[in-house]
Amino acid sequence: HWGYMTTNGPSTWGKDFPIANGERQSPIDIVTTAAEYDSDVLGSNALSTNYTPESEVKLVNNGHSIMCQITKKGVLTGGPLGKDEYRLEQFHLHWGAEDNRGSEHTVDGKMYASELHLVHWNASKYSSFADAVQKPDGLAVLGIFITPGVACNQFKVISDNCGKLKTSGAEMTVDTTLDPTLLLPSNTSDYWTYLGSLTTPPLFESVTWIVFKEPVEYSKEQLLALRNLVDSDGNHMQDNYRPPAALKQRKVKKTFT
Ligand SMILES: O=C(Nc1cc(S(=O)(=O)[N+](=O)[O-])cc([N+](=O)[O-])c1O)Nc1c(F)c(F)c(F)c(F)c1F
Ligand SMILES: [Zn+2]
Repeated sequence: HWGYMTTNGPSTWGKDFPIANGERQSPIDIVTTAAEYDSDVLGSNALSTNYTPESEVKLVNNGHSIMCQITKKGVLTGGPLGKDEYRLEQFHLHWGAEDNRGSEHTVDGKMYASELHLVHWNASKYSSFADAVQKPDGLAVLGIFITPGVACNQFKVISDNCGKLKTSGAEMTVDTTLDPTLLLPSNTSDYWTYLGSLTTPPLFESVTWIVFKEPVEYSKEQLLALRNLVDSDGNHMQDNYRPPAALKQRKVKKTFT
């Protein structure tokens, strides 16, 4: 089964998933000086999130990350997504064994300690996540960089329960008033955006990526909670990030000068 160890990690994925060497793979290294400011596409209608606070969340250790399934109908639209409404399906994270690595996107080669992904599907054009997941305009993922600092209160419901999700396949439903909006950085106007893919197998090239410039802070304890999770092979779930893929014929756009 695919994973992040030497024997089944990113360098081996091309065997079972040839698209791993495709034309629009993710993540990428964001070269800030090469990103193009594009006012018309991005400036005209600002990116907007309209999430409804969850009353309960379903946390799943899916063997390669900790995933939080969303039940309410949160919507993302605007910016590179135009008028299409993308519905929040789930969020999960990628992280390292130490603070100096763990994010999937890098900024001028800099890696953050972790990266949070909010996965949305195009509900204006498709009938379900499964229907959208292989379409070129099917998904939109918000990427939020995480750096060690003060605790993120909104993330406590996840980090406080990681200890109970130690084994792969474990899941639990927790009553909470988690508001996904509060997982975003305060500045959601400044971001990079480009056309890419899922960063885990099946690596479908169906994602419009929106990566915020401003990182958010999680405490050392919250990062440690992630590192204590166990993957499907019984190892500590750490370094579950794919290294940057080739940019090929793509341009990265930015909303700030
Ligand atoms: O639902 C999925 N979401 C997802 C995406 C990423 S991602 O890193 O690729 N991403 O886009 O953020 C990371 C994780 N994760 O938990 O780490 C995820 O759970 N992936 C996914 C899948 F698991 C399948 F088996 C499948 F058949 C399919 F079509 C899928 F799209
Ligand atoms: Zn991800």
